[in-house]
Amino acid sequence: MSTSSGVSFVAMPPLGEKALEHAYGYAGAKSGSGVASGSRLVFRHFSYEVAGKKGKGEGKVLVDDVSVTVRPGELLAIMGPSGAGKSTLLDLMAFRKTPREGAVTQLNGERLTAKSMQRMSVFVEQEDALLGVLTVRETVSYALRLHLPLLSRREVAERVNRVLSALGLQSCADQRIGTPISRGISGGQKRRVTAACAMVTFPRILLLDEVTSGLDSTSAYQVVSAIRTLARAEGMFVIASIHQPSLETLSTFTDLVLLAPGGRTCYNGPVDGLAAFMERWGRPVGRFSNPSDHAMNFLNADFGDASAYPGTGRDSMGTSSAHDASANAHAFREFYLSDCANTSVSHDSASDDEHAHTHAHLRALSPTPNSKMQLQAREHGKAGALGTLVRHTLVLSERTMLNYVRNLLAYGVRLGMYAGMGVMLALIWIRLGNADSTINDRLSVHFYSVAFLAFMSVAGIPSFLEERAVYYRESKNGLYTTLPFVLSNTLVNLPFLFLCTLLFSVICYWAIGLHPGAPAFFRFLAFLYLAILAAESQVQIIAALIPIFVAALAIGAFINGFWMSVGGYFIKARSLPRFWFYSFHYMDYQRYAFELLVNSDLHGLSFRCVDACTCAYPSSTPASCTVSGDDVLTYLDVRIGYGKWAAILIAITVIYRIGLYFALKARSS
Ligand SMILES: Nc1ncnc2c1ncn2[C@@H]1O[C@H](COP(=O)(O)OP(=O)(O)OP(=O)(O)O)[C@@H](O)[C@H]1O
Repeated sequence: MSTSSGVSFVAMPPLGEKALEHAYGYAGAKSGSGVASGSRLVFRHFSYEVAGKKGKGEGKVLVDDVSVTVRPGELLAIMGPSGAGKSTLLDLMAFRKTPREGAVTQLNGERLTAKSMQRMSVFVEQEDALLGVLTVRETVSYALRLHLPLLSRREVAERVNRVLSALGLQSCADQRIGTPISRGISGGQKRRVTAACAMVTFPRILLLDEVTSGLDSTSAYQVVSAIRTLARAEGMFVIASIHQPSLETLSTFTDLVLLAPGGRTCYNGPVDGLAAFMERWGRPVGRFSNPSDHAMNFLNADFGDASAYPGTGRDSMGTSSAHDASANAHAFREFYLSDCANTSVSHDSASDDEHAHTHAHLRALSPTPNSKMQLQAREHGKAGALGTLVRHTLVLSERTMLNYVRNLLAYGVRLGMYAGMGVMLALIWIRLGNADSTINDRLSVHFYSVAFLAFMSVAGIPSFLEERAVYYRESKNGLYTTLPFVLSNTLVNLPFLFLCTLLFSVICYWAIGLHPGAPAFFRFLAFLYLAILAAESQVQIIAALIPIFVAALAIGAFINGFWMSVGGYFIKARSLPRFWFYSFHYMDYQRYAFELLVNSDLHGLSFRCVDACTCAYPSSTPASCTVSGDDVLTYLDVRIGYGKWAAILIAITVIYRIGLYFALKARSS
């Protein structure tokens, strides 16, 4: 096939159709194989509107009664100017937004629900949510292993290699994605990795939002070609929003929907029918023009009159304006509507009769053996719900652990920070001794340890936000649910936070001269660890609800500051205003940790009263010129049971973890 500009569509090296078929390993994969004729995925009457601000104007229509029909093995392109509503339309199709009443989604005549759509489809979003320290191969492998946890390592490797070859990612397969401190693969390669994560699961419906953004025209063509090969072999329904496709890329698509601002359909038909359509409208495509670029010149209302644009076939001597441009988009739409009335170019109008006719046949269509839904169902049948949960948790834990180990910026720096704080305490509070004048210094060591270590849990927000973004991409595509994510996050956090606490404690405990003996040291370590666990869980809830680093940081800092204020250190607990004492003081994890540390340290110690036998705290043995640690505890009103207080801290952490589960769930809905 050749274009008017003489460019060959099929001779694009190095990954031609044959190479792609080879890469995917489909024996005899050719146009239409695995495709049941007559099958249809239908989206009808999709409209979406956002309400205006209270009392300030009307709502804004983002998608206006769009209907499209997709056949298996074929690719539908959605084009339109920036802000025309392409992403919104894809969101509606994926059930991520709720359309206005009257919208219908049907596959083979059967109405689809949000759940069935999630099981059958994969959505490739505009943003690439990837873990920066993983290599390309690891990223795609984990996506497949999460999708099909029972697949053998060899099968995973084979399948991943095929998809990497198909998307031209073999050369960077063992390169890392990239973090702020180490440059990894390019933006275009990241796009392809995101597409690979979706394609490796072999979905029945593939929704792609600007999958070729950031790619050069050759890469864009090859990515879309790879998708087409897979779509044909698997009978997959593919809908992709796309900007500025080259002629080759455009010709890879079967059908095209053009949207004008406001989500209004201005063309809905075969890609190769667009040039004829423009001709009918009286704006023929120039000899060297790309039909989609030509059509888009009339739709963009942001940059003035399209008729001033070279190659549109019209001259403009006047001043271009947004008003003229908007009039062009309007005229385009008007012509489309009148053209639909006269011809059967629109799928929507064409499909009405066919729809009823094919309904009976379509029910007979069986999913292809590789389809996401079927493979998942087979896996689920083998493993059971509990088995699937365990396997997902294990794979996610493995990936998170790898992320922690490699992520020097997020975790190495954090570990170093806890060590640094240990050194600081060790050097400033060095060898406190047993004079009564040092009792307050000891109290401040315990307060500082709990409050500051807990406070610094905000340092975990950036890395949690990265994991959270990956979690949303994967869970929305049905790879796993919230529970294994929370469980794996907890499992990997436990040893990491223990390491942080251990490092801090070993460095400063003996240097300060806290309560002697190994049991006291292990109590210090254990109680501090429980406090850090609670702090980490609390900050993750905040980041789950408010995924903006600066906002989560500010709120996390504020809440920890609040717990410090009501913990009983700055103001004795009994002196707190009643409301704070009977409410938040009892919920304050820092309070329990502080009291545990103080009790463990002071209980059993005796302090010399150095100032002419006048003790810093009321002594029960003034004659001996000493004050006991227990006298101090009595004065401070710190009466605790180790087991009870530790159990409360564990309970707070468990409640926070449950809170994290619901926070993640709440945000995903
Ligand atoms: N919640 C919302 N409230 C108000 N306006 C919104 C909302 N969501 C999206 N919009 C607006 O709707 C329009 C369509 O957005 P959408 O992201 O679907 O466009 P798009 O065609 O995908 O654009 P692009 O090509 O730039 O990604 C934009 O003008 C956007 O600002």
